[in-house]
Amino acid sequence: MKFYKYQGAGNDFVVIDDRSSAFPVSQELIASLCHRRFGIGADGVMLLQNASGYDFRMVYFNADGTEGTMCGNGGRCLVRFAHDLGVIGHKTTFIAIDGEHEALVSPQSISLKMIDVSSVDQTAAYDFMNTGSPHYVAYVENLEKYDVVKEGKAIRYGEPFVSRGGTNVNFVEVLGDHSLAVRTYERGVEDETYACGTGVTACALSANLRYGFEDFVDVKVLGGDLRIEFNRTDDNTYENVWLIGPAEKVFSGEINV
Ligand SMILES: N[C@@H](CCC[C@H](N)C(=O)O)C(=O)O
Repeated sequence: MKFYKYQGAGNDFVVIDDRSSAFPVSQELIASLCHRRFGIGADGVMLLQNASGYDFRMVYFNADGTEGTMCGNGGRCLVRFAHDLGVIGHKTTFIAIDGEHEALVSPQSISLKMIDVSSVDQTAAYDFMNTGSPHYVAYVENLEKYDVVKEGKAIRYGEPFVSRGGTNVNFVEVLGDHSLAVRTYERGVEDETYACGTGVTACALSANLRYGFEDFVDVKVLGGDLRIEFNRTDDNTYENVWLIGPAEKVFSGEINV
């Protein structure tokens, strides 16, 4: 079976054209494809499937083989894949685990419309919200030197999150007006990744609440640069939330299944 590898700001994925629904889904197979020593190596696997009423369906699995919730960078990569296959033109509407998404394709970037966010749990120490996946957002100093894996794991496996299915954990440093640096510990990868799209989206909305950044936020991640655009309504709902950044094919090959 043919596989492709795509990356978006360093968040990397094995991608399969599964319009025939022939991919033999199993946790062991997906985890072995994602293994960085014994497999292809990736933060997740995505299947592009047919979906009635939509251009395609996105099915996303984390690197540990579990089915994930929404993956923003994965969604952007799958849109690039659909465009490369000729399944879509420059605009698309597709369906994912968290509902319908629109996206726009350009040579340099893929813009993905994320779900509306109407509820943010705020404490003095952190913000927590669901941007398609659950995200904890905390502000730290000296992010470059921060122990993201140790601290992220403690939060992901600590209460109250562990008994609610866990969370992704984002650490943020404010770089300036409308500008953040973010590092993310990802649930399901159980490690720091180079970027997390639903994570930087949560950080941008949090920065609107805490720092008053309006309309857009630029985010530096380990694997590159992402932009989030949004509107906040009078009843404090975030809508027209767009995640924008590069997404490109890096390899293709054959897997034995
Ligand atoms: N690991 C996540 C979802 C994936 C997030 C992702 N990398 C992104 O870009 O949004 C989970 O299932 O919690």
